[in-house]
Amino acid sequence: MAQRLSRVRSWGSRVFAVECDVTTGPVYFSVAATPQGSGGDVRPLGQLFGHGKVFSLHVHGDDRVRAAKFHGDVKSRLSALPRGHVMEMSSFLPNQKRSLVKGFLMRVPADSSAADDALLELLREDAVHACSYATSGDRWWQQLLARSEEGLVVAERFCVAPAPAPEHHPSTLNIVNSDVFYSFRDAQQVLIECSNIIPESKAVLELVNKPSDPTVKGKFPVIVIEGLDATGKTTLTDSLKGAMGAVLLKSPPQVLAPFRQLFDAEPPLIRRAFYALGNYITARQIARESEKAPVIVDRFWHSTAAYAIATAVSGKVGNLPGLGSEVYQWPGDLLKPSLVLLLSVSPEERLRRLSGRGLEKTVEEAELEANHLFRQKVEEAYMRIQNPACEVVDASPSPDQVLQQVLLLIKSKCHL
Ligand SMILES: Nc1ncnc2c1ncn2[C@@H]1O[C@H](COP(=O)(O)OP(=O)(O)O)[C@@H](O)[C@H]1O
Ligand SMILES: Nc1ccn([C@H]2C[C@H](O)[C@@H](COP(=O)(O)OP(=O)(O)O)O2)c(=O)n1
Repeated sequence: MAQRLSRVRSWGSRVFAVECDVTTGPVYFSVAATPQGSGGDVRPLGQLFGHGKVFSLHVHGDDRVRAAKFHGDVKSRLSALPRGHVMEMSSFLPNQKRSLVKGFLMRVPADSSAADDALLELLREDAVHACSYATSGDRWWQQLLARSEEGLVVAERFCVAPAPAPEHHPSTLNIVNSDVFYSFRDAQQVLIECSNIIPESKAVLELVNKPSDPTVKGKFPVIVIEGLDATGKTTLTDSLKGAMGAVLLKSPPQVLAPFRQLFDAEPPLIRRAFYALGNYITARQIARESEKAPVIVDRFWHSTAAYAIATAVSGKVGNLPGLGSEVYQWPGDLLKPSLVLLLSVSPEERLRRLSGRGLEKTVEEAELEANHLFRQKVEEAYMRIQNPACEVVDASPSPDQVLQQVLLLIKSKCHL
């Protein structure tokens, strides 16, 4: 108990954000450090908390791999509760990097006992912080819960007050080294930490562990083709290969194909580290092949970063880190291509091509289709990545017209 309470002290200066409706943006509230609190206009919180019982849960922990896995586990357990409504909720120190702790806000009917039982069970884990919310007078209180022989008890309570939106959206605070990795070592470290719980990590590490100096490309140009699924990357890269006598590579590389499905099902920390490492394997292949011929690459670091950032940042495009943010910087130890082209088509044309192809989509691509906001965020993140930045290519004309347009662009940019 003493340990739990000592951890709570920092809770008092935190701001919480609840993503109740991604189109209107989160509701922010702070919990005051003093038991008296400052009150304030709590009507929006009344609307948020007002019906039934409300709980919040956050997963802390020094072991980031375990915390990431447990976060997913908590979500599925809460989602399974009858008559419950679960929303994303984050706790953070405004504009302070790495201060984000992800969690959930759960509302259940007042007569539900299943939620109490689930909380009691979850509180067996030291990493879980659970709170309930109660009103007295014109104040709302956040009540830190603990286990006792009688069941759930309130260990401490803090006054809740509305807080202004911070300058940086909370979901941007932990991107570096949790969603996007800026060096081989940082991505490798995640898979090392996973080795005990995901044995396949060892096989992946062995594939990337070979000594190499992959930052230097050969004398021939290296052209990366990027874009959302079904924008025509495969079609274009195939024809570029023929037209330029080029070698065609892709990221993730073929050697990682047997592991991809498994890592796709893991939490973002693990999944993104896997894709990041894939780029270093492809970089090694690029370095070797570009000594002999031009190289065309189907997806590379722009994809890794753009999808990761778009997934990490909830809500609207405006929540993305601003242009020039460190999150858009190319990793210092990763080979830089000569040219990166971003294929762009209208959402309607892309949907036509997707349905025409009729292939099974990755979960993320299915989500793209359903989620217009997500697609916009991926495209915007693609365009904010710097050094090298990508050149946007209108990929709506016929395949041959796109090819001719791209050949001209390559000729002028790569001085061929
Ligand atoms: N320029 C184009 N015009 C019309 N259809 C295209 C064009 N380029 C590709 N397609 C078609 O769109 C679908 C998706 O193309 P594909 O090259 O597989 O995209 P990606 O590799 O980006 O997922 C395919 O059915 C392909 O034949
Ligand atoms: N270099 C890469 C390539 C793909 N990814 C991730 C980003 C998305 O989650 C998926 C998209 O890949 P997918 O295979 O669906 O795309 P294509 O079908 O090749 O167009 O993979 C990545 O992170 N880094």
